[in-house]
Amino acid sequence: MPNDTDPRRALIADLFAESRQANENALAANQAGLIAAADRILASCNAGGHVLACGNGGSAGDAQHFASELVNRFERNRRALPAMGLVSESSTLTAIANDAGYQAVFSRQVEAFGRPGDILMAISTSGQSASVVEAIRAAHAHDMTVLALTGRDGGTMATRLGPEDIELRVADPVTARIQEIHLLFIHCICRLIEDRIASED
Ligand SMILES: O=C(CO)[C@@H](O)[C@H](O)[C@H](O)[C@H](O)COP(=O)(O)O
Ligand SMILES: [Zn+2]
Repeated sequence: MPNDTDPRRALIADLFAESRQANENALAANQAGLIAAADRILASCNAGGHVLACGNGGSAGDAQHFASELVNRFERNRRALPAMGLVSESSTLTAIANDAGYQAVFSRQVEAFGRPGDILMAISTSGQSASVVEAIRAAHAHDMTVLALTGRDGGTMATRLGPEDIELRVADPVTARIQEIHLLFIHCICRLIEDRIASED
């Protein structure tokens, strides 16, 4: 067992402190956006729309995580909501990357599945991933709304959003801290959606 003087304890305490700070900073900047995001997703689903979610690396995990919580459940039993991650169909992903280039892996699927009124959840900590930026372009071409989870200064993604889109940004320079808050965003949205469904039933 590490003893009380193990210097790694200080590192761990620093990481926790950084995460708390990022968490605090993100609250005021995103409270209204989180409510708008939950309302928009529910309105889209109630009108027959779907949520498509994408991102790379840790953000691919977030995309799947969010889709599973909408389709199945977060904290309450309620009707299923139609959502899918665009990150896990390996034959589709590898074929698109192989034939058209990696930047097309999500946009091609948006072209295949996206319909007017659907929502693209586009997740990137840098806001710079070309595959996610391309997915936003494809979503707009299909009259979809974009819910962008970004970090730092929002990157290229922030410059590609339209007036109807929603950006939830963690203005922190560290990828891991941004990811930690993105997951909190996702859980807040799920909670807001489930509370609204429960209050309307
Ligand atoms: O999870 C991590 C780092 O915590 C990595 O896998 C990270 O997600 C990858 O480097 C991604 O490719 C970063 O992409 P992005 O967030 O800048 O769009
Ligand atoms: Zn990670």
